[in-house]
Amino acid sequence: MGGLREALDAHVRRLAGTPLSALIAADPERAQAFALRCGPLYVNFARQRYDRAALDALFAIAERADLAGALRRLLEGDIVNPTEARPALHSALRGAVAQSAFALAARAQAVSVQLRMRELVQALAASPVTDIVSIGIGGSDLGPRLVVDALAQPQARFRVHFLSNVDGHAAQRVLAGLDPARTAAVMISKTFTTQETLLNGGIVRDWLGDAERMYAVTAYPQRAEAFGIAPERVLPMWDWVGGRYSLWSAVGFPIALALGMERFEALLEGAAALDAHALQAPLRENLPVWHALTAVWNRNGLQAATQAVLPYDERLRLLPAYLQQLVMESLGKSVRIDGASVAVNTAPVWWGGAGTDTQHSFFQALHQGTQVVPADFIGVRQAAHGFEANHAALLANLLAQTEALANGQDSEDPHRRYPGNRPSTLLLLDALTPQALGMLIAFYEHSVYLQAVLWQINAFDQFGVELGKQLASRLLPALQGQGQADDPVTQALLEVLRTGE
Ligand SMILES: O=P(O)(O)OC[C@H]1O[C@](O)(CO)[C@@H](O)[C@@H]1O
Repeated sequence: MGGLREALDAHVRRLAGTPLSALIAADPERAQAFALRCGPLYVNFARQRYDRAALDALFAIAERADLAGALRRLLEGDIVNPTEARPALHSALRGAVAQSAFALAARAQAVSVQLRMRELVQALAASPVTDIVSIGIGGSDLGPRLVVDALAQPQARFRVHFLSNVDGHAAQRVLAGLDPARTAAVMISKTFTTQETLLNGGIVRDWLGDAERMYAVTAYPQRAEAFGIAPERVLPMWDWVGGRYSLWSAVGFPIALALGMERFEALLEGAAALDAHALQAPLRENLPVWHALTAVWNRNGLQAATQAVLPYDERLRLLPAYLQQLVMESLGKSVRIDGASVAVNTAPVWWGGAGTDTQHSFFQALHQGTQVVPADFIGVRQAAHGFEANHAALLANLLAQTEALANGQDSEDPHRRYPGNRPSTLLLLDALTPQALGMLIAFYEHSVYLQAVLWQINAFDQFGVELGKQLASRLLPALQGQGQADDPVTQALLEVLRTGE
């Protein structure tokens, strides 16, 4: 967007000498005025380093970039992925929020696959199978892994295990302790060409003895059938679903197995409610819009190179890994849609981990390090356990950290001084239900898309991951003793790997 940096710079300069604590003191209504709610999701931006005038400038940028129109185009199925000439209709997997013919047709396809998923879940539930191995990587793994880890109950009908890494130790660990007679496997791969998934699928097929209890989810059913998986056990997906936006499709089959179909549908409902909010709420009351503008303020105004995500809930410990792919595969671009180089920095490095563990590892750097790291803190008001003292302690720590980062504390001893002025957003869920988790994930999806719109980049391609894959397949024969590497350093390293010298 033309002039993005200029529009922010005037406010960054104006606010340079005003710490966050002073911004808050000067605006007594701020804690309420900078907060929004959508159903079970409450988000408070009061501890970001902007004031109302800077926010006005940010919302003017949102108007100029037509973020409302961009959301409508996304949800209606316009070609928002022009480098691959595709829409990105993940919203159609969870509801019929947009009424365009394309979105409604996509919705009909999604509903018919959900019916097939339900039947397959029921058939498996009536079988002796107790364990499921879900084989996939990236977008075909991280979403289901997050949701299952967050919401699966110990008494669930199936135990679901995830196998992603091509490192054979991963397969060794996952299969150890499982009984092939009581295990089924699901290969999830949009392309069904992904090296890791094909190799791991082969290991599991051999371990099971045949492909009789193997299922597949893919946009290329014929490839799964060539692998030996019968058509009645292959669930389709479509090129209008991006891998990292796909947990709502049949990619969520492991979720439906772990949680039951009803709770999978509740996850979809929560996401659909956020879709409706994104589409209908005015910009100033629109959660993903506000979050995306904050991200741009921190990246292009404050020049923050990284962004932390800190769930204060053990069940959300995999959220940082999930968001790393969502954000950095979507926004890690330096070329705009029109082919020109971007004029401003795009995605910061996203990283994080679950509190309170992380307080005892990297929080020192957040409080006193030289880099300002904006953070999203995520809490859940009601716990699903009876250990009340623990939950109170967890929430007290969550509040304490956001306050300490914002306000700091002075000291005559420079070693004991906390500079403060470190921005954070607080996200609170009423309870970690499937609906609330669906809403939280959809909130981040839309924020990421809107950041891409503001930066004029494509959120839905990922050509950057291809070169390494191509080189790896060229080097594989050389590693196995056939041929040589073209690059002299790689050739020398191949020798070290082959001979140890
Ligand atoms: O589902 P597939 O085709 O196996 O791809 C897996 C992942 O690989 C990538 O293409 C690159 O890491 C991701 O975008 C995708 O989620």
